[in-house]
Amino acid sequence: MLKIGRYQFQSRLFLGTGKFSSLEVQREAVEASEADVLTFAIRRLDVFNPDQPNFLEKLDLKRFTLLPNTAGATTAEEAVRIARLAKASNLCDMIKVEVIADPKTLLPDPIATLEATRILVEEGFTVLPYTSDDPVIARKLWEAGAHAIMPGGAPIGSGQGLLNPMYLRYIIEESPVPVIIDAGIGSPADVVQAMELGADGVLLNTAVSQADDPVKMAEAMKWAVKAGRLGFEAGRIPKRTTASASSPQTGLVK
Ligand SMILES: CC(=O)[C@@H](O)[C@H](O)COP(=O)(O)O
Repeated sequence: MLKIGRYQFQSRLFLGTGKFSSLEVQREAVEASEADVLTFAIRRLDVFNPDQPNFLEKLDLKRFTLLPNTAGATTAEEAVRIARLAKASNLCDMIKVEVIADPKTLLPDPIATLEATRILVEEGFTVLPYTSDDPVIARKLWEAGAHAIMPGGAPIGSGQGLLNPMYLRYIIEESPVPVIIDAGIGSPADVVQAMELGADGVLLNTAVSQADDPVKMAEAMKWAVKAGRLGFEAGRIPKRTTASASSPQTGLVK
């Protein structure tokens, strides 16, 4: 069971809802993923007119916890304003803070992210900031009261996997709040790696929505999260530089 603030989730897979070829494919992929948490950009919804056609309309939203995100914000003020809008429309008090600093890398602005996190924690939101893989800024975010930390594996949409597993491990080992690896995941193998590092969950979008078969990939990601988590809990063997026979060497018939 994954706990973030006052929320509890069975699934450790958080799924983004954008970039699907059709709303039907999106619905089937969401089903196949068995994700509990769906994220979406507030700016893409007319939040005060839920009856208007929108890109979540095929989903039975009552079955999921919605994690609105502040995508599109480039300053702390904008992120805070978008988060307040989400709360005012009764979507959810949980917010993924995303303040993008640079259009080429889509890397987050660490200072603005920290500022927005402080304000939103103070206002009673459950705050999940998207951050880089820098352990120092990750620490500042949980010190500021973030309820989970979401370091990127690689730039959003790049499918590069985990570019800096060592830094991600530092973040995971030190953080007193859940760590969800968010962005840059390309394949189930990347998910397994993240979960085996000890991540509490992963958030991904492009790897599923742009796969040749998004529904199959969503299911593969579901199993990858489970396999990686089980492997982490089971504890892997240490790597050796020498061979070690699998059969016991004692009691052999001569
Ligand atoms: C949907 C969302 O929140 C993205 O901003 C997120 O970071 C996912 O990134 P990928 O598309 O690389 O999985």
